[in-house]
Amino acid sequence: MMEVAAGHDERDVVLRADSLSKRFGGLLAVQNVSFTQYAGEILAVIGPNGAGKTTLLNLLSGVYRPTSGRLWLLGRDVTSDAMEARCHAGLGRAFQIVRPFPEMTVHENVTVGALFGKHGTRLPEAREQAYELLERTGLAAHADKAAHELTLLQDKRLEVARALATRPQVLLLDEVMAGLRPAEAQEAVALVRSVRESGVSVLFIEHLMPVVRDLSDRVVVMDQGQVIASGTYREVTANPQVVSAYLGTETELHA
Ligand SMILES: Nc1ncnc2c1ncn2[C@@H]1O[C@H](COP(=O)(O)OP(=O)(O)OP(=O)(O)O)[C@@H](O)[C@H]1O
Repeated sequence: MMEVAAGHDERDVVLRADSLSKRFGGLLAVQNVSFTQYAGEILAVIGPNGAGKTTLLNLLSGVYRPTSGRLWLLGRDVTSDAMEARCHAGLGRAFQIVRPFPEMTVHENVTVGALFGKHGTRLPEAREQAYELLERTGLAAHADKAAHELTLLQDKRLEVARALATRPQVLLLDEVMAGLRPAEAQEAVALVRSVRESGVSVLFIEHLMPVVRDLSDRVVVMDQGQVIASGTYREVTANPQVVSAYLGTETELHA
């Protein structure tokens, strides 16, 4: 077992990656990545283009099996579990590419998430939960609209609502702020904070540094498949190795 950080208890660990690697042919897209996420934490994964962030998220959610390494979710080894099993075990994911069922209503889309997330949820119960989630995510007024009628920000809210409908303890967010205007991104930041306040730990990938600064408790920085730094936003953005990894990229490191 890996170490537990000062001030934390082993029982607080929600997600633990131990030396995860993923090889695509000759390329090690993710190489020996280890990190621990504690309950209630908002953890950001950042890094320049091609650093391996999306591949890591796909390893966490079960889209890919790792070439080597192990993953624990809430104390349980889920390394060889499929996506659906991880979802039932408490892992939810909202996708970068927003993919609701476009012809179904907003409410129906969230109901599907509620039915999928937990064995034995009956339709009336799922429908009720879906209404509650639409309230929480600010979509109640749009419940009966077809999903394709939503704006981009509303789509992102729907994606978060659908992921929450599976009742996760850890929520994975893949660049949910992409394409939002700054004011909208602030609204999305508030939504993610409220998700955490409801007791869900959040792990997110993000390119927008102001969002990382405002939202994260801790940041894991990847470059060329490896973790090169981790710590608070202030710590990692002052780290010379991180600064040099971002040099010459389009991302402004200091938000
Ligand atoms: N399915 C795949 N097959 C082969 N190579 C892949 C595959 N997926 C990703 N890669 C490669 O793995 C490396 C890491 O890619 P990944 O998309 O994980 O990085 P990223 O940090 O998410 O990048 P970005 O910020 O641009 O989305 C890249 O070199 C990419 O080309």
